[in-house]
Amino acid sequence: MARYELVKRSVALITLTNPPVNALSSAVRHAMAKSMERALNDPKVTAVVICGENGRFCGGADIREFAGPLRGPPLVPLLDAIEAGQKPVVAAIEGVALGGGFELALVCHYRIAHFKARLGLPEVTLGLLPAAGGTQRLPRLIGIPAALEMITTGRHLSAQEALKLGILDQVTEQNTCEVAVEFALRAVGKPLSSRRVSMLTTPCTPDLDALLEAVTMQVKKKARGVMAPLACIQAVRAAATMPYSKGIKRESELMATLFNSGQAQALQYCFFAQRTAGKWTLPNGAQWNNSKPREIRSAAIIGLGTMGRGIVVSLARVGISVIAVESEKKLLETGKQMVIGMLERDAKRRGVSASLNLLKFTLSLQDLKDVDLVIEAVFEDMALKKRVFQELSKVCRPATVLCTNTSGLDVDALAGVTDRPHLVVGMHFFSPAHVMKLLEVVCGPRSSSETIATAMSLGKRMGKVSVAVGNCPGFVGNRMLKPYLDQATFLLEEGATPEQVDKALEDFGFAMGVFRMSDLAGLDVGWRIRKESGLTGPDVDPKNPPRRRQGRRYCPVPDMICEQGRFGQKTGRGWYMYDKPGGTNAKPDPLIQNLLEMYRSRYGIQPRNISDQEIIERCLFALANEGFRILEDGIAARPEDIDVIYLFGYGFPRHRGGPMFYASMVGLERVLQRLEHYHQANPDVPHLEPSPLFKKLVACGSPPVQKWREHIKTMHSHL
Ligand SMILES: CCCCCC/C=C/CC(=O)SCCNC(=O)CCNC(=O)[C@H](O)C(C)(C)COP(=O)(O)OP(=O)(O)OC[C@H]1O[C@@H](n2cnc3c(N)ncnc32)[C@H](O)[C@@H]1OP(=O)(O)O
Repeated sequence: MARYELVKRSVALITLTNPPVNALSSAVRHAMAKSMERALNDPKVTAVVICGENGRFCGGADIREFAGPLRGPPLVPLLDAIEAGQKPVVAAIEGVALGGGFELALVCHYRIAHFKARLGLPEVTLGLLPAAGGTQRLPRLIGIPAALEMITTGRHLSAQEALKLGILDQVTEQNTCEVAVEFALRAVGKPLSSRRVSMLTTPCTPDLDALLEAVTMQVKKKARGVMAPLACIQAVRAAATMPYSKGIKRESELMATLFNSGQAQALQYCFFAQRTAGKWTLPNGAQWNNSKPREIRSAAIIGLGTMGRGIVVSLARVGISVIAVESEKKLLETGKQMVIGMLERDAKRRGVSASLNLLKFTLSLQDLKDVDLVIEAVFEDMALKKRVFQELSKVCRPATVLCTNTSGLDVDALAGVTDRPHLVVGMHFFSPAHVMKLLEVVCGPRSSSETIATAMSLGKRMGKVSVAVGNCPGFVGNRMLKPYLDQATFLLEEGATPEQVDKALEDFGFAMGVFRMSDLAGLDVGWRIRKESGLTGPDVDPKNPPRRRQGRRYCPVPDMICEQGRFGQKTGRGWYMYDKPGGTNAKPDPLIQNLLEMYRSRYGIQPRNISDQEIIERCLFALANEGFRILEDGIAARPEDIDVIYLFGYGFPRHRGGPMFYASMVGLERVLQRLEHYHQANPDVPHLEPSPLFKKLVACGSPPVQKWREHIKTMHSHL
């Protein structure tokens, strides 16, 4: 857990050995304490260097330990003892120094880092604050404004930036430990008092209150209802206004309130869920660590609409040659100009040169015969997509992987028209594809494990959070959207307004309420899908009772809005009104209020006052209930996958953990009761009927979300 060596006869080299990130587990803390004691007591030792094994200094506290009672030596006294020691201690930072790892570096008397190292205090992203003295030492070292920015955002700094800020004493391109040992030898005998950061005076900040107020407003706007950044600000204020001994107590009090909060639990769950989601597994035993992906050097994108353009950019910026195909010259030229502009802006932002030489634009599918992989991103029309896949079958070499970017159509039906169904897979990007992190990899029943591995690995290479899902209408994300949207529109019928529903969801933490989000996405998309499914349009049997379709409750208000040409932001009118087509500033529209009033009176609906609690329960419990059905149907392998999809694709607030984690935090029994209550009131809304898996979990005593998988195992899987 920590290796102790004597080097150059007088330097104690202490190496943290806890792969993969040398987290400060209780065993590491124990070993560190022993090693430091040995170094400080050994008269041969004149200086100490602390480093981490395998090129990683330290990834911070062991987050897994936060779930149980804290064991082993506490970190704060250990760090205080290092700082107070009479021998110079040098941190040799390679890879990462994060959280508690960064705080460890702060108590060392000198800090030397490799030029590729990254440093930061990401505790805020886990619902915590840096509670091993970080909020008190960092402001003393670099001043309040810079410390506040680092602590409230959790941003990782490059070694160069850390050097400029005065966090590091030296950055090296050589062997960091060797440089640190030489540095330590030179430091022997020099006074240490000015090197003890806790003893420094925090640099005076003019207009401290105004600065803190401005940052408070900023974090409240960015992360509504999130506690940790506000606690961070209070802790940093203590560094500015209190002596270290009092500030450290304040830090600890604030940490205690955060530590056991639901928000910290949710954010830590998200950290691990995101990592679990990449570990796909199929019932036949194929999984992420035993399936080799194909190497992808070249790819083709068919269709240069919004999605296609974003996908081209995502591929080209990671060094993949891309052939982009359109059906008409004008569309090709427009798409080309857009892609070039996007790539140039992206490269400028990242300070690199745009990889335009990787791009080729063509009108002919014949140009695709040698590519490794194709992603079809044409209009969402099954007949058109089938034609494209048939053509690709003829043109591409037999080993080319064929992917579809459909957002919900049957991937297996597309595989069926090709000569290589095992090489067909869905790659469902989210718009804008070069920005959004989520990628649903849709595994058809005939997709081979190599094909799935290739799509998952390509997603990772593009910086996406990739989740393997099964093949059903809408897959995971869009399938769950239906009950969520239905509940929102039913609430309008019953008396709510779009603004009220959106406000309740935004107060819950969503970046955008359901109606603002629909306006952004475009209302015509759903309208077309409803027409195709026979829910609206001329094919609907006029004998259908009003507000019922296919034997279920149906709200036609979204169709009425589309019939008026209100397709959302792009037409300047939707659930809200905007200054102009393409405008983003949503204002309540009196015409929508009138429409709702007339609608209710036409159907004799007495509007009632609807509470925010009812809005949240109906929208989010219906969402989670569909999540249970998805688990039951084997469309997602585990609740973490569903949560990751909602966090990265649908703006679900991270501090709530995702719909499945949220349901478990509310308490499955309570959610079940509420769903039963709402289903009784709406027996013609099947989405409100609790799923059998949900009931089973409650009957088993509502196990924590990480254990649900044990109850799903026996069920059929579509993965
Ligand atoms: C009252 C209490 C007082 C406490 C006082 C001290 C408090 C200290 C607070 C902290 O230090 S909180 C932790 C702060 N650190 C972080 O947030 C860093 C988290 N890790 C990362 O950002 C990344 O993992 C990385 C270090 C940048 C490495 O990224 P990379 O992409 O290379 O690998 P990953 O896939 O992310 O991780 C590999 C593997 O390691 C696990 N892991 C990473 N960090 C930790 C950690 N701090 N604790 C436990 N486990 C960690 C990760 O889950 C992966 O595991 P897997 O099983 O292989 O999926």
